[in-house]
Amino acid sequence: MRFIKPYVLLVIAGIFLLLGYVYFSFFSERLNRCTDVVAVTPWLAPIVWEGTFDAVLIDNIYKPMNLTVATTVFAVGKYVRFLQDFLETAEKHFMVGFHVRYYVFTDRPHDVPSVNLSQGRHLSVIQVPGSNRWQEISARRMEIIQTTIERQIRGEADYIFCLDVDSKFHAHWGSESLGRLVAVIHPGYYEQTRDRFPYERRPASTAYIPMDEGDYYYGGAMIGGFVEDVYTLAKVCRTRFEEDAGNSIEAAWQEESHLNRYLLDNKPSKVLSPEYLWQDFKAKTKEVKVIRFSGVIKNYADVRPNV
Ligand SMILES: CC(=O)N[C@H]1[C@@H](OP(=O)(O)OP(=O)(O)OC[C@H]2O[C@@H](n3ccc(=O)[nH]c3=O)[C@H](O)[C@@H]2O)O[C@H](CO)[C@H](O)[C@@H]1O
Ligand SMILES: [Mn+2]
Repeated sequence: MRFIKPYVLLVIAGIFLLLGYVYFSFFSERLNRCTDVVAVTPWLAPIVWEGTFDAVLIDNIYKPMNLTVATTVFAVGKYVRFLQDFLETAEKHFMVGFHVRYYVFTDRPHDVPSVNLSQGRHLSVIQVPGSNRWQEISARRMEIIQTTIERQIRGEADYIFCLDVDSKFHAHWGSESLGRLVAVIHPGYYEQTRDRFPYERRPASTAYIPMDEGDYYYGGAMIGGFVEDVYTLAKVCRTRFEEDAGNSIEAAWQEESHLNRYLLDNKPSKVLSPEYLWQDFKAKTKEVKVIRFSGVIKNYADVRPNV
Protein backbone atom coordinates (compact mmCIF):
# COMPACT_ATOMS: atom_id res chain seq x y z
CA MET A 1 0.00 0.00 0.00
CA ARG A 2 2.80 2.34 0.85
CA PHE A 3 3.88 2.24 -2.83
CA ILE A 4 0.56 3.69 -3.97
CA LYS A 5 0.77 7.41 -4.05
CA PRO A 6 -2.18 9.29 -2.47
CA TYR A 7 -3.05 10.96 -5.75
CA VAL A 8 -3.51 7.54 -7.39
CA LEU A 9 -6.00 6.64 -4.66
CA LEU A 10 -7.76 9.92 -5.33
CA VAL A 11 -7.92 9.18 -9.05
CA ILE A 12 -9.35 5.68 -8.37
CA ALA A 13 -11.93 7.12 -5.96
CA GLY A 14 -12.76 9.76 -8.57
CA ILE A 15 -13.30 7.11 -11.26
CA PHE A 16 -15.67 5.18 -8.97
CA LEU A 17 -17.60 8.33 -8.14
CA LEU A 18 -17.90 9.18 -11.82
CA LEU A 19 -19.07 5.65 -12.73
CA GLY A 20 -21.58 5.77 -9.88
CA TYR A 21 -22.90 9.09 -11.11
CA VAL A 22 -23.21 7.91 -14.72
CA TYR A 23 -24.92 4.68 -13.62
CA PHE A 24 -27.34 6.50 -11.34
CA SER A 25 -28.25 9.22 -13.79
CA PHE A 26 -28.77 6.70 -16.59
CA PHE A 27 -31.22 4.64 -14.54
CA SER A 28 -32.96 7.56 -12.91
CA GLU A 29 -33.50 9.07 -16.34
CA ARG A 30 -34.91 5.79 -17.53
CA LEU A 31 -37.22 5.70 -14.53
CA ASN A 32 -38.35 9.23 -15.26
CA ARG A 33 -38.94 8.38 -18.87
CA CYS A 34 -40.97 5.35 -17.92
CA THR A 35 -44.39 6.73 -18.82
CA ASP A 36 -46.07 3.49 -19.81
CA VAL A 37 -49.81 3.61 -19.63
CA VAL A 38 -52.38 0.83 -19.33
CA ALA A 39 -53.95 0.42 -22.74
CA VAL A 40 -56.62 -2.17 -22.00
CA THR A 41 -59.35 -2.49 -19.37
CA PRO A 42 -59.80 -5.65 -17.25
CA TRP A 43 -62.71 -6.58 -19.58
CA LEU A 44 -60.39 -6.18 -22.58
CA ALA A 45 -61.72 -2.94 -24.02
CA PRO A 46 -59.01 -0.69 -25.51
CA ILE A 47 -58.00 2.45 -23.64
CA VAL A 48 -57.02 4.94 -26.34
CA TRP A 49 -53.76 6.80 -25.74
CA GLU A 50 -51.39 8.44 -28.19
CA GLY A 51 -49.13 5.68 -29.52
CA THR A 52 -51.77 2.93 -29.25
CA PHE A 53 -53.26 3.51 -32.70
CA ASP A 54 -52.33 4.34 -36.27
CA ALA A 55 -54.60 7.22 -37.30
CA VAL A 56 -54.08 6.71 -41.04
CA LEU A 57 -54.83 3.00 -40.87
CA ILE A 58 -57.96 3.42 -38.74
CA ASP A 59 -59.26 6.19 -41.01
CA ASN A 60 -58.72 3.91 -44.00
CA ILE A 61 -61.00 1.36 -42.37
CA TYR A 62 -63.78 3.77 -41.33
CA LYS A 63 -63.82 6.32 -44.14
CA PRO A 64 -65.14 3.95 -46.85
CA MET A 65 -68.11 3.20 -44.55
CA ASN A 66 -69.46 6.69 -45.28
CA LEU A 67 -70.44 7.23 -41.64
CA THR A 68 -72.23 10.18 -40.12
CA VAL A 69 -71.26 11.27 -36.63
CA ALA A 70 -73.80 13.25 -34.58
CA THR A 71 -72.40 15.69 -32.03
CA THR A 72 -74.69 17.14 -29.40
CA VAL A 73 -73.73 20.24 -27.49
CA PHE A 74 -75.77 22.29 -25.02
CA ALA A 75 -75.37 26.04 -24.87
CA VAL A 76 -78.06 27.20 -22.47
CA GLY A 77 -78.02 30.72 -21.01
CA LYS A 78 -74.61 32.36 -21.00
CA TYR A 79 -72.94 29.17 -22.22
CA VAL A 80 -73.67 30.30 -25.82
CA ARG A 81 -70.45 32.29 -25.51
CA PHE A 82 -68.45 29.04 -25.68
CA LEU A 83 -69.97 27.90 -28.98
CA GLN A 84 -67.73 29.83 -31.35
CA ASP A 85 -64.45 28.39 -30.08
CA PHE A 86 -65.98 24.96 -29.64
CA LEU A 87 -67.21 24.84 -33.25
CA GLU A 88 -64.18 26.49 -34.83
CA THR A 89 -61.74 24.14 -33.13
CA ALA A 90 -63.99 21.13 -33.86
CA GLU A 91 -63.80 22.02 -37.53
CA LYS A 92 -60.00 21.83 -37.32
CA HIS A 93 -59.59 18.68 -35.26
CA PHE A 94 -62.76 16.68 -34.69
CA MET A 95 -63.64 13.80 -37.05
CA VAL A 96 -62.05 15.59 -39.98
CA GLY A 97 -63.03 13.94 -43.26
CA PHE A 98 -66.23 12.45 -41.82
CA HIS A 99 -69.84 13.59 -42.13
CA VAL A 100 -70.58 15.46 -38.93
CA ARG A 101 -73.96 16.76 -37.76
CA TYR A 102 -73.83 19.17 -34.88
CA TYR A 103 -77.00 19.51 -32.80
CA VAL A 104 -76.84 22.71 -30.77
CA PHE A 105 -79.38 22.93 -27.95
CA THR A 106 -79.98 26.43 -26.71
CA ASP A 107 -82.58 28.82 -25.33
CA ARG A 108 -80.91 31.65 -27.33
CA PRO A 109 -81.02 30.55 -30.99
CA HIS A 110 -80.27 34.08 -32.20
CA ASP A 111 -76.94 34.08 -30.37
CA VAL A 112 -75.63 30.96 -32.11
CA PRO A 113 -72.57 32.17 -34.07
CA SER A 114 -72.29 31.39 -37.74
CA VAL A 115 -69.17 29.32 -38.21
CA ASN A 116 -67.89 28.17 -41.59
CA LEU A 117 -68.33 24.43 -41.78
CA SER A 118 -66.35 22.18 -44.09
CA GLN A 119 -68.08 20.16 -46.76
CA GLY A 120 -70.16 17.30 -45.38
CA ARG A 121 -70.73 19.00 -42.04
CA HIS A 122 -74.06 20.46 -40.89
CA LEU A 123 -75.41 22.25 -37.88
CA SER A 124 -78.97 22.27 -36.52
CA VAL A 125 -80.14 24.52 -33.73
CA ILE A 126 -82.76 23.07 -31.42
CA GLN A 127 -84.53 25.33 -28.96
CA VAL A 128 -84.74 24.13 -25.36
CA PRO A 129 -86.00 25.87 -22.22
CA GLY A 130 -83.64 27.84 -20.00
CA SER A 131 -83.38 27.22 -16.28
CA ASN A 132 -82.22 29.03 -13.21
CA ARG A 133 -80.35 25.99 -11.88
CA TRP A 134 -77.20 24.78 -13.65
CA GLN A 135 -77.64 21.36 -12.07
CA GLU A 136 -80.95 21.05 -13.90
CA ILE A 137 -79.50 22.19 -17.24
CA SER A 138 -76.65 19.75 -16.94
CA ALA A 139 -78.89 16.88 -15.84
CA ARG A 140 -81.65 17.54 -18.35
CA ARG A 141 -79.17 16.82 -21.13
CA MET A 142 -79.94 13.08 -20.81
CA GLU A 143 -83.67 13.64 -21.33
CA ILE A 144 -83.15 15.94 -24.32
CA ILE A 145 -80.57 13.63 -25.92
CA GLN A 146 -83.04 10.76 -25.51
CA THR A 147 -85.96 12.59 -27.10
CA THR A 148 -83.86 14.09 -29.92
CA ILE A 149 -82.48 10.66 -30.81
CA GLU A 150 -86.07 9.39 -30.98
CA ARG A 151 -87.24 12.29 -33.11
CA GLN A 152 -84.32 13.05 -35.36
CA ILE A 153 -80.82 11.71 -34.78
CA ARG A 154 -81.75 8.04 -35.15
CA GLY A 155 -82.48 8.61 -38.85
CA GLU A 156 -79.52 10.90 -39.48
CA ALA A 157 -76.39 9.39 -37.90
CA ASP A 158 -74.51 6.19 -37.13
CA TYR A 159 -72.43 7.31 -34.16
CA ILE A 160 -72.98 10.06 -31.62
CA PHE A 161 -70.79 12.07 -29.28
CA CYS A 162 -72.34 14.21 -26.54
CA LEU A 163 -69.88 16.88 -25.46
CA ASP A 164 -69.54 19.78 -22.99
CA VAL A 165 -69.54 23.15 -24.76
CA ASP A 166 -67.12 24.94 -22.41
CA SER A 167 -64.20 23.29 -24.16
CA LYS A 168 -61.89 23.45 -27.16
CA PHE A 169 -60.23 20.91 -29.40
CA HIS A 170 -56.45 21.20 -29.60
CA ALA A 171 -55.37 18.13 -31.57
CA HIS A 172 -56.58 15.20 -33.65
CA TRP A 173 -59.76 13.44 -32.46
CA GLY A 174 -60.65 10.90 -35.13
CA SER A 175 -62.04 7.49 -35.91
CA GLU A 176 -59.88 5.82 -33.24
CA SER A 177 -62.57 7.08 -30.83
CA LEU A 178 -65.43 5.20 -32.50
CA GLY A 179 -67.00 2.23 -30.76
CA ARG A 180 -70.28 0.75 -29.60
CA LEU A 181 -70.22 2.50 -26.20
CA VAL A 182 -67.42 4.95 -25.50
CA ALA A 183 -66.58 6.75 -22.25
CA VAL A 184 -63.68 8.90 -21.14
CA ILE A 185 -61.60 8.72 -17.97
CA HIS A 186 -62.04 11.95 -16.00
CA PRO A 187 -58.69 13.82 -15.94
CA GLY A 188 -59.01 14.57 -12.25
CA TYR A 189 -59.17 10.93 -11.19
CA TYR A 190 -57.04 8.78 -13.48
CA GLU A 191 -54.22 8.68 -10.93
CA GLN A 192 -56.51 7.97 -7.96
CA THR A 193 -57.67 4.76 -6.35
CA ARG A 194 -61.38 4.07 -6.50
CA ASP A 195 -62.10 4.85 -2.86
CA ARG A 196 -61.28 8.46 -3.84
CA PHE A 197 -63.71 8.58 -6.78
CA PRO A 198 -66.59 11.02 -6.22
CA TYR A 199 -69.27 8.41 -7.02
CA GLU A 200 -72.67 8.80 -5.40
CA ARG A 201 -72.23 7.11 -2.01
CA ARG A 202 -75.75 7.30 -0.56
CA PRO A 203 -77.62 4.00 -0.96
CA ALA A 204 -80.88 5.97 -1.26
CA SER A 205 -79.83 7.14 -4.74
CA THR A 206 -80.16 4.93 -7.82
CA ALA A 207 -76.63 6.13 -8.75
CA TYR A 208 -75.16 4.55 -5.60
CA ILE A 209 -71.82 2.75 -5.93
CA PRO A 210 -70.40 0.96 -2.86
CA MET A 211 -66.81 1.77 -1.79
CA ASP A 212 -65.42 -1.52 -3.07
CA GLU A 213 -66.90 -1.28 -6.56
CA GLY A 214 -66.15 0.79 -9.64
CA ASP A 215 -63.72 0.58 -12.56
CA TYR A 216 -62.84 4.17 -13.48
CA TYR A 217 -64.27 7.58 -12.75
CA TYR A 218 -65.74 8.62 -16.09
CA GLY A 219 -66.24 12.27 -17.06
CA GLY A 220 -69.75 13.49 -17.81
CA ALA A 221 -68.42 15.86 -20.45
CA MET A 222 -68.14 13.14 -23.12
CA ILE A 223 -70.18 10.11 -23.93
CA GLY A 224 -70.25 8.39 -27.27
CA GLY A 225 -71.03 5.32 -29.30
CA PHE A 226 -73.66 3.86 -31.60
CA VAL A 227 -76.76 6.02 -31.58
CA GLU A 228 -78.83 3.14 -30.15
CA ASP A 229 -76.40 2.40 -27.31
CA VAL A 230 -76.21 6.04 -26.28
CA TYR A 231 -80.00 6.19 -26.54
CA THR A 232 -80.40 3.38 -24.00
CA LEU A 233 -77.81 4.96 -21.71
CA ALA A 234 -79.56 8.35 -21.84
CA LYS A 235 -82.96 6.79 -21.25
CA VAL A 236 -81.82 4.76 -18.25
CA CYS A 237 -79.93 7.69 -16.69
CA ARG A 238 -82.89 9.99 -17.23
CA THR A 239 -85.35 7.52 -15.65
CA ARG A 240 -83.09 7.04 -12.64
CA PHE A 241 -82.52 10.76 -12.27
CA GLU A 242 -86.29 11.28 -12.19
CA GLU A 243 -86.80 8.40 -9.78
CA ASP A 244 -84.27 10.05 -7.45
CA ALA A 245 -86.00 13.42 -7.84
CA GLY A 246 -89.26 11.74 -6.80
CA ASN A 247 -87.47 10.69 -3.61
CA SER A 248 -86.02 14.21 -3.16
CA ILE A 249 -82.47 13.14 -3.85
CA GLU A 250 -80.04 14.59 -6.41
CA ALA A 251 -76.89 12.55 -7.06
CA ALA A 252 -73.56 14.13 -6.07
CA TRP A 253 -72.57 15.01 -9.66
CA GLN A 254 -75.97 14.84 -11.30
CA GLU A 255 -75.93 12.95 -14.60
CA GLU A 256 -72.22 12.20 -14.22
CA SER A 257 -73.05 10.07 -11.14
CA HIS A 258 -75.78 8.22 -13.05
CA LEU A 259 -73.43 7.77 -15.99
CA ASN A 260 -70.83 6.19 -13.71
CA ARG A 261 -73.41 3.80 -12.25
CA TYR A 262 -74.65 2.86 -15.71
CA LEU A 263 -71.13 2.19 -17.02
CA LEU A 264 -70.30 0.01 -14.06
CA ASP A 265 -73.12 -2.34 -15.11
CA ASN A 266 -72.75 -1.81 -18.86
CA LYS A 267 -69.04 -1.77 -19.56
CA PRO A 268 -67.92 0.58 -22.31
CA SER A 269 -66.52 -1.18 -25.37
CA LYS A 270 -63.86 1.52 -25.66
CA VAL A 271 -62.39 3.89 -23.11
CA LEU A 272 -60.74 7.18 -24.07
CA SER A 273 -57.76 8.35 -22.04
CA PRO A 274 -57.78 11.81 -20.42
CA GLU A 275 -56.15 13.09 -23.65
CA TYR A 276 -59.77 13.31 -24.81
CA LEU A 277 -60.97 15.26 -21.78
CA TRP A 278 -58.47 17.53 -20.15
CA GLN A 279 -58.95 20.75 -18.19
CA ASP A 280 -57.00 23.91 -18.99
CA PHE A 281 -56.30 24.65 -15.33
CA LYS A 282 -54.58 21.28 -14.93
CA ALA A 283 -50.84 21.08 -15.66
CA LYS A 284 -49.94 18.52 -18.33
CA THR A 285 -48.65 15.27 -16.83
CA LYS A 286 -45.99 13.03 -18.34
CA GLU A 287 -48.45 10.31 -19.38
CA VAL A 288 -50.46 12.73 -21.46
CA LYS A 289 -48.51 13.28 -24.68
CA VAL A 290 -51.30 15.09 -26.53
CA ILE A 291 -54.18 17.14 -25.21
CA ARG A 292 -56.99 16.72 -27.73
CA PHE A 293 -59.99 18.29 -25.98
CA SER A 294 -59.88 20.43 -22.89
CA GLY A 295 -62.30 22.39 -20.73
CA VAL A 296 -61.59 26.13 -20.69
CA ILE A 297 -61.11 28.04 -17.46
CA LYS A 298 -64.41 29.71 -16.63
CA ASN A 299 -65.69 31.98 -13.94
CA TYR A 300 -68.56 29.93 -12.55
CA ALA A 301 -70.21 32.96 -10.94
CA ASP A 302 -70.15 34.71 -14.31
CA VAL A 303 -71.55 31.97 -16.56
CA ARG A 304 -73.89 29.92 -14.40
CA PRO A 305 -77.39 31.04 -13.41
CA ASN A 306 -76.73 29.93 -9.82
CA VAL A 307 -73.51 29.04 -8.03
C1 LIG B 1 -65.01 17.59 -17.13
C2 LIG B 1 -66.35 17.04 -16.80
O1 LIG B 1 -66.55 15.85 -16.83
N1 LIG B 1 -67.33 17.94 -16.54
C3 LIG B 1 -68.60 17.63 -15.91
C4 LIG B 1 -68.73 18.49 -14.70
O2 LIG B 1 -68.52 19.84 -14.80
P1 LIG B 1 -68.46 21.26 -15.43
O3 LIG B 1 -68.07 22.14 -14.33
O4 LIG B 1 -67.60 21.30 -16.63
O5 LIG B 1 -70.00 21.53 -15.84
P2 LIG B 1 -70.51 22.63 -16.84
O6 LIG B 1 -70.75 23.90 -16.12
O7 LIG B 1 -69.63 22.69 -18.02
O8 LIG B 1 -71.92 22.01 -17.26
C5 LIG B 1 -72.00 20.92 -18.17
C6 LIG B 1 -72.57 21.36 -19.52
O9 LIG B 1 -73.95 21.72 -19.38
C7 LIG B 1 -74.26 22.80 -20.25
N2 LIG B 1 -74.66 23.99 -19.47
C8 LIG B 1 -74.43 24.07 -18.14
C9 LIG B 1 -74.85 25.18 -17.40
C10 LIG B 1 -75.50 26.24 -18.07
O10 LIG B 1 -75.88 27.28 -17.51
N3 LIG B 1 -75.69 26.14 -19.42
C11 LIG B 1 -75.30 25.05 -20.14
O11 LIG B 1 -75.48 25.00 -21.36
C12 LIG B 1 -73.02 23.09 -21.08
O12 LIG B 1 -73.04 22.32 -22.25
C13 LIG B 1 -71.92 22.60 -20.17
O13 LIG B 1 -70.74 22.32 -20.89
O14 LIG B 1 -69.95 18.18 -13.98
C14 LIG B 1 -71.14 18.30 -14.70
C15 LIG B 1 -72.28 17.79 -13.86
O15 LIG B 1 -72.36 18.38 -12.66
C16 LIG B 1 -71.10 17.51 -15.99
O16 LIG B 1 -71.10 16.13 -15.71
C17 LIG B 1 -69.84 17.89 -16.76
O17 LIG B 1 -69.82 17.19 -17.94
MN1 LIG C 1 -67.87 21.67 -18.64
